[in-house]
Amino acid sequence: MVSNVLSDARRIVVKVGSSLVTNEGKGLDEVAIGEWSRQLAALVHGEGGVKREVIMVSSGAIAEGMKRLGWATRPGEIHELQAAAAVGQMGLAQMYETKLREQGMRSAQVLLTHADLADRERYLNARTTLLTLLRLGVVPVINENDTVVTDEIKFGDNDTLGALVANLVEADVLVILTDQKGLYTADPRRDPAAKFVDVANAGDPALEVMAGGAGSSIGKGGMITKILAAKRAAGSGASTVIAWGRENHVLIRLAQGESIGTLLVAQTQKKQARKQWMADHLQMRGYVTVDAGAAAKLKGSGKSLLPIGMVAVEGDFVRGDVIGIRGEAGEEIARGLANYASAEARLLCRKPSSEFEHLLGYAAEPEMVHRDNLVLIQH
Ligand SMILES: Nc1ncnc2c1ncn2[C@@H]1O[C@H](COP(=O)(O)OP(=O)(O)O)[C@@H](O)[C@H]1O
Ligand SMILES: N[C@@H](CCC(=O)OP(=O)(O)O)C(=O)O
Repeated sequence: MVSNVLSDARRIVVKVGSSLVTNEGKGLDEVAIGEWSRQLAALVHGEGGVKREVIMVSSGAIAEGMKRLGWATRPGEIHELQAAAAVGQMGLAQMYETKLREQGMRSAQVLLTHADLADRERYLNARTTLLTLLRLGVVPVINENDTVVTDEIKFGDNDTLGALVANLVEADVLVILTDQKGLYTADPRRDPAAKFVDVANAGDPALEVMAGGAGSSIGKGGMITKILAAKRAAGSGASTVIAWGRENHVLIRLAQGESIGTLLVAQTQKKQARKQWMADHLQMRGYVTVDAGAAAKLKGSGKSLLPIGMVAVEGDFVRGDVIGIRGEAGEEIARGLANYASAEARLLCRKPSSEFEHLLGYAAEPEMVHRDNLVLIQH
């Protein structure tokens, strides 16, 4: 089967997992990294007639750091993991730099945290820097900045990071290279009868049932984070391919339109960039709960959220923060920019706008979240 999703793609994000990068924890796989670098260079140089822009999102810092520190088992202590990541990232960056340079390519290390992408200004700076690097023909090599993050502010896994980077730069395709040929109907390590899935719609809930956790102690997310990453990337219109990283010429063949791995096609309409940024927040500073009437208005007719429909406010946020909007059953319906800080919002719950001036001491907007600053969340 020939697919034009990849052959038409001009901007591609490639994510490789720890088990591949470090050869199941044995140490940086120089041959594999050399091979991906060769293929990335060919794509950038326009082999096959089309020049592409490529970004590499590479895991492996912790696994490589553990090897360099002589640790056989993954430590439970977060600071030890962070120390391992700091040690391993040196090797990772050095290896990509060497291998890409051998191909006549310049590379750049970019380490991101969730907080970088949650802050609008830092998000825009990251975007501009990455787009500048692409324009200069440089291959950015991205990882999470593990040294400075704790569990609460982590992307958690590099599949999610790959999807967020795809959204950040509005990539056409996210390619996730892993240690399996793609998605199977069940974890093939556990179920020998599992069948291969060659194409599906990104965001199809049936896929989440098929996907299990990590198959080895090296990888972190397993297939479920890849499926969720595909759903997330689809928000900016990017389709995802999950393929085996050791498949011969995998990136080149995909770019030539060959059907390798599992293709998860983006069905969702591309969101306006600012709305995509809000949808991509992994942690919110706060939530408001709305009654059924307000929930129906938000979902059905794209109306603004008015305080009269709010029943509760959680968390601590200021005006301009991204907050989640939940229905009474606790499900997230939408996200948006708060017009009021949490303390003010608590005063305004269930109140008509005619009372705002009296309650707050000043006249302000009638909406808690204006519809222009609101994005519905698809489940
Ligand atoms: N439905 C599935 N199809 C394919 N692999 C699956 C599935 N469910 C779970 N897995 C497991 O997910 C693993 C890949 O995830 P992970 O170990 O995190 O790799 P990576 O380091 O590439 O991110 C596979 O080795 C496999 O055992
Ligand atoms: N930032 C971590 C990545 C952890 C991770 O998500 O790993 P993986 O599931 O193998 O992509 C590292 O470099 O070790």
